[in-house]
Amino acid sequence: MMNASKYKRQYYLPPETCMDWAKKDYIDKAPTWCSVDLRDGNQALVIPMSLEQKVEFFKLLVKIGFKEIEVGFPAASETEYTFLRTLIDRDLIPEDVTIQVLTQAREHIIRKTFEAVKGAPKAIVHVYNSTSVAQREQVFKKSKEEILKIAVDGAKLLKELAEQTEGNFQFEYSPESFTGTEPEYALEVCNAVIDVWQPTPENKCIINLPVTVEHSMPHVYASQVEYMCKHMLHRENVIVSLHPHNDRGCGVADSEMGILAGADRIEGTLFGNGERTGNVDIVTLGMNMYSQGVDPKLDFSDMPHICEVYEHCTGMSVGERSPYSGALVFAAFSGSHQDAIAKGMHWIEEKDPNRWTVPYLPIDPTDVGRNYDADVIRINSQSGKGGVGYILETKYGLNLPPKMREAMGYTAKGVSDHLHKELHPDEIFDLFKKTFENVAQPYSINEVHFQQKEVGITTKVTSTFNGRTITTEATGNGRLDAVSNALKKAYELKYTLEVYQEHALERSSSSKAIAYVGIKKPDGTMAWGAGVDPDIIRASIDALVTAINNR
Ligand SMILES: CC(=O)SCCNC(=O)CCNC(=O)[C@H](O)C(C)(C)COP(=O)(O)OP(=O)(O)OC[C@H]1O[C@@H](n2cnc3c(N)ncnc32)[C@H](O)[C@@H]1OP(=O)(O)O
Ligand SMILES: CC(C)C(=O)C(=O)O
Repeated sequence: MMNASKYKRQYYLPPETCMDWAKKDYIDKAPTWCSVDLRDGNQALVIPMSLEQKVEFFKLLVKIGFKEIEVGFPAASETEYTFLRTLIDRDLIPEDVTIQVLTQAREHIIRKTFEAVKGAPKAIVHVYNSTSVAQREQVFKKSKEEILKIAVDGAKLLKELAEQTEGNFQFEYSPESFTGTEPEYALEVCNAVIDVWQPTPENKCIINLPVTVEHSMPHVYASQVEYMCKHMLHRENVIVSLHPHNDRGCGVADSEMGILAGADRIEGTLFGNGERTGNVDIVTLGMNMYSQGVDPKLDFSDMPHICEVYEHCTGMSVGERSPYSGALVFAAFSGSHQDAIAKGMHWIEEKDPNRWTVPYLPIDPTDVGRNYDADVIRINSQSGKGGVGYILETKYGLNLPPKMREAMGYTAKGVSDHLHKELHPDEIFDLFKKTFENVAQPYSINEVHFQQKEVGITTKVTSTFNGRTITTEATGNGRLDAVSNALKKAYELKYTLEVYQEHALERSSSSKAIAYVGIKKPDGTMAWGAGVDPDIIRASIDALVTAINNR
C-alpha cells in the first residue's frame, strides 16, 4: 500500500520571492557549460569508466565544444587520479579548456586533490559540503555554525594550497543539497566562503547551487536562485552556477528557469547521465536554445556519433525518445503528422528555405546528422497517403496523382496492419510495383497499331484474356482513348477513363517515363495502374491495362 502521509515537502521558500524572471520568455545567450560527465556521470555508472574510456569521452567533450570539464574526483580512486595525471602529463588539455576537479571539504582529500592537479595549465578546484537540514541532522550531526565552519575551513585551505602551488586556479564552492537547505542559511554559508576567497573581476569564483535532489517544482528552485543572486556578496565577481539533478523529471526546467533567474553557468551531462535519475541533460538544454534561434556554443551536428561514443564509454543507452537524440524523436508514423510534414517540407522548399517551420518537427533533423529518408516518415498501420506518397516521391521520384496516393496509402497500411510490422521504404516501393506497375494479368496487350484518321486516331489492338487472343479495332480522340475503346469493345468492359498523368523518371538510369491511369468503375470507385517504359505511349497503355486488371 502506498502511504502519502509519510512524506512532506522538503524544500524551503526564500523569505522573498519576486519572480521577476518569470516575465522573461526565452534565454537569449548560452550559459557557460561545464560537463560533469566524467565525475557525476561516472560516479553513477555500474562500472565506472576505465582510463581509456575516460580519455575517449574527454576528447568527445572537447570536440563538442565544452570549455569547462569536471574530469573527476581525483582523491576517489587510482583510476580517477591516473586519469587526471594522464590528461596533464600527456598534454591532452587544449589551451581553451579548463579542467575541474571535485573534493570534499576535508583536509586530506583537499591536499590529495592539489597533488593530483599539479602542473595543469589551469584548473577549477571545486569544494563542497552538505548544508541541508536532513544532512546536518542525520549525517553530520552538526549545528549550522559547525557546518558553516566546514565550508569556511575548506575554502581557506583551497586558498592556502593554491598560493603554495604553482598554477592557475579558480575556486568553486557548492552548498551540496542546496535544495533541502533554508535559502537564508545557504546564503550565509556561500557569503562566508566568498568572503574568504575575495573574488575579483580577474579571478571570479564560482558558487554552484546544486539541485542535489530535486524536491520542488522548477519555479521554486528558480526563486531560490533569484534570492541567492540578489543577496550574494560581490555578485559581480561571482559566477552563479547550477547543477540540477532530475529526480522529479524537471532538470531541464530547473536549469532554464534558473538561468532566467540569474544563473550564468550550468553543470550537466550528455543525455542526462548521473546520480539516480541523472544530471540535467545538456544536449536537451543546448538544443532547446538552438531551436529558438540561439547559438548554444556546443556542436551537436553529429548526434549519431555522440550517441555512439557515449554508449560505448558509459555502457548506458540513449533512450529512443530522448529529446533531439533518440532514434524515434523525428519519426512520424501517424498519417496526419506525415501529411503535415510532407506539406511543410514542400512549403519551406518553395516559400522560405531559410526558416524552419515544418509542423511536428521542432528542428531540422539534418542539423543533428539525421536524415529525412530513414528517420522521419516511417510507415506502419497508422500511416496515410501523405507519408507513403512522400516516400515514393522523395526517395524513388514517383509523383502519384493525389487520388492514387490515397489508394497506395491504403494498400501499404493494409499490408503493415496484416503483417504487424513497419514497412521500410524499399518494401513500399516493391509493394507499389507489385500492385500498380505493369500488371499484365488477367488482361494483357500483345500488339498495338495506330493510324491517324480525320475522325481521330484509329487503333488495332491484339490482346489476351484467359488464354484467348483477339484483335479489335476502335477509334479515340487520342491514342490512349483509342486503345481503351478497343479493350472495352473486345471484352465489354464498363469504366470511364478519369485520370491520366505522366512524368519522366529522373532517378532511373535509363531514360524511362511513368504514366498513371485512373479508371472509374460503374460503382463510382476508382482503379489505378502505372506503366513504366522508355516509350511514353507504351507506358500509358501498360498503366491502363494495369488499372483494368486492378478493377
Ligand atoms: C552529490 C555528490 O555527488 S557529491 C560527490 C560524491 N562523490 C563521491 O563520493 C565519489 C568519490 N568518493 C569517494 O571515493 C570517497 O567517498 C572518498 C575517497 C572521497 C572518501 O572516502 P571515505 O573517507 O572512506 O568515506 P566517506 O566518503 O564515506 O566519508 C564520510 C565522512 O566524510 C564526511 N564528509 C562527507 N562529505 C563531506 C564533505 N563534502 N565535506 C566534509 N566532510 C564530508 C562525512 O560526514 C563522514 O564523516 P565521518 O567519518 O566523521 O562520519
Ligand atoms: C558536488 C555537488 C555539486 C553535486 O554533485 C550535487 O550536489 O549533486
